[in-house]
Amino acid sequence: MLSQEEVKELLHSVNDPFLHRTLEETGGVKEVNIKEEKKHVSVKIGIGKTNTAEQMQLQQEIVGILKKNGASTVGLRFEQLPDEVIREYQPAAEEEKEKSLLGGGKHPNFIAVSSGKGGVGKSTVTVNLAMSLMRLGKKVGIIDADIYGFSVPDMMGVEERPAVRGEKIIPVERFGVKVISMGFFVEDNSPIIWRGPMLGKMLNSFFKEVEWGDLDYLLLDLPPGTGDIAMDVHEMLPTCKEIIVSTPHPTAAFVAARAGQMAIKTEHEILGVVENMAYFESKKTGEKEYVFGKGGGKKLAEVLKTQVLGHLPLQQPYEEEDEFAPSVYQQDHPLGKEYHKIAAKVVAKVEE
Ligand SMILES: Nc1ncnc2c1ncn2[C@@H]1O[C@H](COP(=O)(O)OP(=O)(O)OP(=O)(O)O)[C@@H](O)[C@H]1O
Repeated sequence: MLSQEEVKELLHSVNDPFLHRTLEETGGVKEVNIKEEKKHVSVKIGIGKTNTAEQMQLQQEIVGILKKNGASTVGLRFEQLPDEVIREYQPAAEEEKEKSLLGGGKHPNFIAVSSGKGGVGKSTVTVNLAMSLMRLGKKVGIIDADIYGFSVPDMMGVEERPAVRGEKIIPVERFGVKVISMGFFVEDNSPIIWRGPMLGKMLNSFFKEVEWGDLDYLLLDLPPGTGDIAMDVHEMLPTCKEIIVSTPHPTAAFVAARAGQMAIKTEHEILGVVENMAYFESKKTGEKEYVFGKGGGKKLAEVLKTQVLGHLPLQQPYEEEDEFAPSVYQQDHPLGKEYHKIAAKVVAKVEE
């Protein structure tokens, strides 16, 4: 029959599924008790996160090992490891998880742009923030994952489809920013209900099968709201940071707060709030009119314990034609300047 020491020895090489360290390293083998006559082994195991599917798998693995080595019955209890142990190993574990998603290589800063509801300018902000980051010398990619409307290609004037080289998809490049949109791969008329369950899988292949090259920033235009999709992203990209877009109306801010609470719950850092359609500036008098109310962004930032990154004015419909797509603001355009400030704040926060 197994001795206490032998049981410990056997379990020491088992991996904690969250911390990606052996139970020996984490000190996860907490207690071992043996009842010789009944060949019963009971163990208490500490892991990074309890009550998950991974715990179930680990349970089977441990029972299997102990039975193979002579135990007739196994009693198994799990507990969460102390916070300081989790804190020590978790950041590295998260990075490893994301690295494996992107197949090694340098790993970009992920920023999810989200909003409580549709139509507040989330895609507009994503595209222009990407452009401003690029102008700051960063290598930038966008994943357009808003299944309710893939607006990024249109906003950037992308007409071509991505090329495929060998096993890899090559993102479309526009104004120096790499773009992949769910819309490239979905039939125009396929119902949203069908797109929903596909999203997780699609996102996964966007990371694994797209040749992003070396990126500094990968922005994700997420569907509005706090649904499963946002949850998927949070699970898949634990280091992903978040920007919340809202309008200045206090009710809109309230809705957006729920999207933000989700980020807080999953321990994602919120970089800040962008208040869009904040005011209308009269060209004649320069006077500002607060068409959609005032103060929503500030209130939202307070609730989410973060800062307001910028206030973007309401724009009149596009007038002049030039090399840029209608929703992409040039560097010297007043909105281009505002986005530049927002991008600079983002870089400062992310790379501090
Ligand atoms: N500051 C602004 N002034 C005027 N129009 C704007 C402004 N910001 C965005 N819009 C317009 O509002 C519409 C919705 O913007 P956008 O698609 O960026 O929002 P969204 O939140 O991503 O919406 P959806 O979730 O529906 O994709 C677009 O037609 C866009 O051009």
